[in-house]
Amino acid sequence: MASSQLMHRSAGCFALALALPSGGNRSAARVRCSFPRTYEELQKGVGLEELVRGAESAGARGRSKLLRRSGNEDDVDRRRTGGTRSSPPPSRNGSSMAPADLDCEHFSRCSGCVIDKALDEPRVMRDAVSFFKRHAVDDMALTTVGVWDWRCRAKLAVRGTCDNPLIGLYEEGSHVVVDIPNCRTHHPRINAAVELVKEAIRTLGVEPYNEETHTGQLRYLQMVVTTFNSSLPAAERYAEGKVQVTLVWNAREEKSVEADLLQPMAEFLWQKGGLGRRGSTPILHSVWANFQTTRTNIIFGGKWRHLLGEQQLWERVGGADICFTPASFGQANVQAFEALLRRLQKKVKRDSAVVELYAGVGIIGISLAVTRACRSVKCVEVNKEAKDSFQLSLARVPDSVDCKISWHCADASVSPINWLEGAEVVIVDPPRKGLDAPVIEALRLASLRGQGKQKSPSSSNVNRVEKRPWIVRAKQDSVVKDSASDWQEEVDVIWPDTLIYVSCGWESFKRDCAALIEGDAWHLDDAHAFNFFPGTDSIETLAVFKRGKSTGTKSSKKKAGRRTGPIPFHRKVGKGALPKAKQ
Ligand SMILES: C[S@@+](CC[C@H](N)C(=O)[O-])C[C@H]1O[C@@H](n2cnc3c(N)ncnc32)[C@H](O)[C@@H]1O
Repeated sequence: MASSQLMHRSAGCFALALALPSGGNRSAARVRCSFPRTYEELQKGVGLEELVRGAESAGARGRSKLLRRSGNEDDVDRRRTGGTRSSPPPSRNGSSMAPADLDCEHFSRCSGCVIDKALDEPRVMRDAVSFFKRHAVDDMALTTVGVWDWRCRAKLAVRGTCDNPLIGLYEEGSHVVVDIPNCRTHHPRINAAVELVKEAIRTLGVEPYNEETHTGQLRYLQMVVTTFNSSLPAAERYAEGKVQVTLVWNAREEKSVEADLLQPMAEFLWQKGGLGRRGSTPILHSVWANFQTTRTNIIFGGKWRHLLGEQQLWERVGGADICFTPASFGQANVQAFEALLRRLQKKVKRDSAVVELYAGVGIIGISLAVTRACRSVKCVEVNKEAKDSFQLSLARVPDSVDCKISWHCADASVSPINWLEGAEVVIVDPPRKGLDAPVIEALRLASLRGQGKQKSPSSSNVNRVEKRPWIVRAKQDSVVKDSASDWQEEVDVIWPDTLIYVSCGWESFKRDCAALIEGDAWHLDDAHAFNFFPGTDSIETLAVFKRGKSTGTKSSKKKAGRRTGPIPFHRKVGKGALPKAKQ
C-alpha cells in the first residue's frame, strides 16, 4: 500500500508523532480531563498483563460505573477509515463517566484522529450492536483499555528542512506533513524519541526528504515501543517502554555516499537516548536503518540494517514471549490486543488442534499453545519476514508445552481447504480488506464436510491450485516444533467446528459474515469489540462462529439473562475500571 495512504491515519489506523511528553501543560490537561485514575496509573506505569488482568475482573464485575484505562496496533492493513463526524455520539447508558475527549492540539490538521470527543464510544458501535443483535448475539460490548498514549507503533514522514524538520502525518488529502510533537495517542516515549531525531537532524544537518525533487536523506521513521523488561516490576513496564527507531534513508545501502550521515545520526541518537544517556534511563531500545530509493510512496525498501542497541525486540503478549523484527507486522495497541487475546483464549477448548490463517509472527497461535495446552497449532502467513520472528519466539516456548507448533509461509488463499483439514478450531485475522474469497469458500466447505454433507475432498474445485503437494510445500517453507509426546497423524478426518474471526475492518467483516452464515454453513455464537484505535471511528471485532445451524440453546440462555433497557455496548477495563465500592 502506498505510504501516502499510510500517512493519513484516518485512511486506516496509523501512527502519529512528536515531542516531549513530560510537559507540565499536558499532564495538567490530562488530570483535568476526566481520567484521573488513568493518569495516575500511567504516571506510576502499569504492566501490560497486570493491567489487562485487572481489566477483565472489572469487566466481569460490572460496567456501569467504570472509569477508564489506557490501551494498542498498526500496519498498513490495520488503518481504518474514519467515519462521518456528523452523527451524534451514542448514549452512555446512564453512566456518570466524564467524557473521554482527545484534547489534542493537532486534531484540526492531523489526519490521524477523526474523533476528538467520546473516544471510548466510537460511533461504529451503533451499527455493530444492531448487526450482531440481528444475528442473535445481543450482548455485544466494547472493551476500551485506554484512550491516550496507546500507540506503541508509529510510521512518520520526515519533511521540512534541516533547520525546521517536520515529523508527522500528512494532512488529509495532501502530502503536506503535519508536525505532531504532542500527539496524545502516541506512547510518550515515541514523542520523546521524535524530539531526539529532530535534535539530531538540526545538529548534524541531515536533509529531510523532498518528494518533488527526490532529494534529501531521511524519508520516514518507524518507532516501535517495547514494554518488555523483566528487570522492572510489572507495574512499571508500560511507562518505561523503550523505542526501536528505524531511519528510512534515501540511499541504496549504508556504504552509499548518500548515507554518510547515517552512522553519525545513529550514534547521536544512541548517545542522547540510548545507553550513552548520562544520568537518566535510556529511552531507546535500538537504532535500525532501512534503505528506500524509489520515487514511490512505499515507505520501506527491502534492505534493513541493525545499527545500535539490541537486535531483537521482545514483547510479552498473551502469556508468551514474542520477538519482532522491524519488518514484522505488530499491533499498535498492545494493551488492547492483550485484552483481546485473553478473551480469545477462553474460546478455545484445551487440547484442541488449531490452525491460524493470516498469522503474522504467530502471536495468537503461540499464545494458544502456551495457555490452552493445544494439541497442535499451525500458523499460516504469506510474509516471509515473519519467519525469523516466529522461530525466535518458538525457542522461548517452555519445554513443558506439549504441542506441535508450526509456521508456514504460504498464501492462505491458495488451496486453503488443506489447512483446515485436521483442525478443530480455525482462527482468521485478515487485513482490513477481509478474507480472500477462496478462504471463505473453503470455510464453508469445511463446515459442510464436518457436518457430513460433503464427502469427497477431491470433489472440490473451489480453490486455486498450488502445484506442489501441500505437504511438500508446508515442509519447505515451515518451521516446526514437535510435541514431546508422539505425534500421530489424524486417521479420521476432522474439520473445524469453531471459527474465530479477528477483524480490523468492520465493513469487510459484515460482508464475510454474511457469506459464512449463508445456508447455515456457520452461525454466530459470540462477539465482542475492542477499542484498538481511540480517535478513529473503528473497532477490532472478535467473533466466534460455530459450525452449522444454531440450535437456539445459547441464544435462549442469553435471552433468559438479558437485561432490559439500552444495550450496554461499552465496557472499560483496567484497575481504574473497578466499581469504587469494590476497590
Ligand atoms: C492483521 S495482520 C494479523 C497478524 C497477526 N495475527 C497479529 O495479530 O500479529 C494480517 C496478516 O495477514 C497476512 N496476510 C495477508 N494476506 C495474506 C494471505 N493471502 N495469506 C496469508 N497471510 C496473509 C499479512 O502479512 C499480515 O501479517
